[in-house]
Amino acid sequence: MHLLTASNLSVFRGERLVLSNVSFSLPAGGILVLRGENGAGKSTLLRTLAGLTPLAAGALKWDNEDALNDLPSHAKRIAWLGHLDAVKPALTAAEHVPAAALAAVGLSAYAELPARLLSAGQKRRLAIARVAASAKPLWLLDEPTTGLDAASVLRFLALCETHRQGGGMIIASTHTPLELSGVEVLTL
Ligand SMILES: Nc1ncnc2c1ncn2[C@@H]1O[C@H](COP(=O)(O)OP(=O)(O)OP(=O)(O)O)[C@@H](O)[C@H]1O
Repeated sequence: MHLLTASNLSVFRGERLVLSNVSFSLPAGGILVLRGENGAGKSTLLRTLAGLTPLAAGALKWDNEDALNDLPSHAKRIAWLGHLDAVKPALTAAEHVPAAALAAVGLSAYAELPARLLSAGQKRRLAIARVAASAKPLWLLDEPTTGLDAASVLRFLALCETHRQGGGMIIASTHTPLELSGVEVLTL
C-alpha cells in the first residue's frame, strides 16, 4: 500500500513564488481535490508532483523515500491528464486503449474513428480512458471534467472509484465538486 507525502512545498513560476508551504498526505485509495481561484497554483502543484516543475523547497516522498530524485522511476507511477488531451490525432480511438477502456468512457461506437475527428469532450473521454487503462497508481488530473457531458462525468467518477478500490490514488484540480465519498480538499 503506497503513501504520498508532501511537506512544505514551495514552487516558483518565473520570478513569482506561486506555492509556499503546501503539505498533504495521500494514502492508497485516497483522493485529493485541489481547489482555488484562477492562478492559485493548482496546475503548478500538479506539474510539480509529476516532476515537471522543480521544487524550490520542501520534500515529496513516495513510501517515505524522496520521490523526485529518480524522475524516470517517478514517471512510471504517474498517469497524467492535462489541459491538452494526450491523444494521437492519426490513431483511431481503438488504437489508443483496449476495448473495455473505450466502453468505460462510452466511446465504443467511435472505435474506428481517428482521434482528430473526435469532439472536444470525446477527446477528453479518450484521454481519461488512457489514464484508466494505464495501471499507474497515481493519477494527476488537471480539471478532468471540463467539457464532459453529465453521463461522461458519471462514467469518470465510476472509473475513479474503481481505481481507488484497487488502492490507486488521485489528485485532481477542479472548479466543480466531484461527487465522490471521502474526498480530501486542499485549497490553494
Ligand atoms: N511558465 C510560467 N511562467 C511564469 N508564470 C507562470 C507560468 N506558468 C504559470 N505561471 C503563473 O503561475 C500562477 C499559477 O498558475 P496555475 O496555472 O498553476 O494556476 P491554476 O490554479 O491552475 O489556475 P486555473 O484555475 O486558471 O487553471 C499564475 O499566476 C500564472 O500566471
